[in-house]
Amino acid sequence: MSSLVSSWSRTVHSVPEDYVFPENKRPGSDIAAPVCKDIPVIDLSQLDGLDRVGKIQQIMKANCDLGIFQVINHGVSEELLDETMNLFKEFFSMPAEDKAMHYSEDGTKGFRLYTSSLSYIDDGVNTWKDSVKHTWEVRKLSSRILDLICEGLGIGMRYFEGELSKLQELVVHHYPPCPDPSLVLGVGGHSDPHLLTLLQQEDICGLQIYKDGRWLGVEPIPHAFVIMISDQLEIISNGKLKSAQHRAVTNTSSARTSLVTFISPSLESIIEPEKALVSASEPPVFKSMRFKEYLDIHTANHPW
Ligand SMILES: O=C(O)CCC(=O)C(=O)O
Ligand SMILES: [Fe+2]
Repeated sequence: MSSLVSSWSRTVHSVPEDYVFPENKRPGSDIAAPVCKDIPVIDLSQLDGLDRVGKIQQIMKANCDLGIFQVINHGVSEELLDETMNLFKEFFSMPAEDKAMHYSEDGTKGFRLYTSSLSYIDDGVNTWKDSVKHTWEVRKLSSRILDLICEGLGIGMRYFEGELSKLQELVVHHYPPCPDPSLVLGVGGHSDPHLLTLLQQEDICGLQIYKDGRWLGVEPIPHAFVIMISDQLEIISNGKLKSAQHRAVTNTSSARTSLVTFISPSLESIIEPEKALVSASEPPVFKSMRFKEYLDIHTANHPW
């Protein structure tokens, strides 16, 4: 058996031992953590008005603090978002035998279904989800966001165009209901090693952000994208922008599906603090490194 969580999760009444997180890492009662009130929701349709500077300031404030904001009216049609979400939900609700033919442990495959028990082990414990990897086009939205960030940082527009944002992949996570969500995590606490993360979630709580020593929920807003600063943007901005620390919890009653687009530099890109953001009073706080090297180190140390 491929051991997809969704194949057996509805038949168990307690969490198998190899899915129980160590006590200090368990979400416990934080599965119902309150929503974080400091995540701005930016309406991208009104960006060209008088308010542009104010909105960029809002984005930059959030990015320098938590590395996360949400966008609405972003130009990706609601129909496309619904169809894509529904397609993947249907995929995950297929019988186990039908899903099994898409299962692959070959990480280089363009489309594959996998589960946590191989690369996603966190502290030797499995995570409560199955996933699909694919590529899709949210390119235009990510370029707009990156341009706003350039403007906010005071560096040239299109700075990230080309090699720095060359790679894009979609990972779809499926978190089946869990008999005891306080013991498990769908994804353990981490920051993403990429440049930028765009996440679409259903109207079901699950994504959490780490703020001032505690985990808080990221409010699900239908058709919004959650935008998270990832490690390479923190490095390029010389630490001005913060890579969002986040994780995913599960619940007892409904499966949750999330569509996560990662934008990354090409593997050979050299990542280092942008010279314009470095000065005698603000020396570089990260050393330069090929993105591939960064990923190798990150993958060895963290699941994400
Ligand atoms: O599903 C989620 O809400 C979070 C997923 C995530 O953090 C990731 O794929 O890196
Ligand atoms: Fe993540």
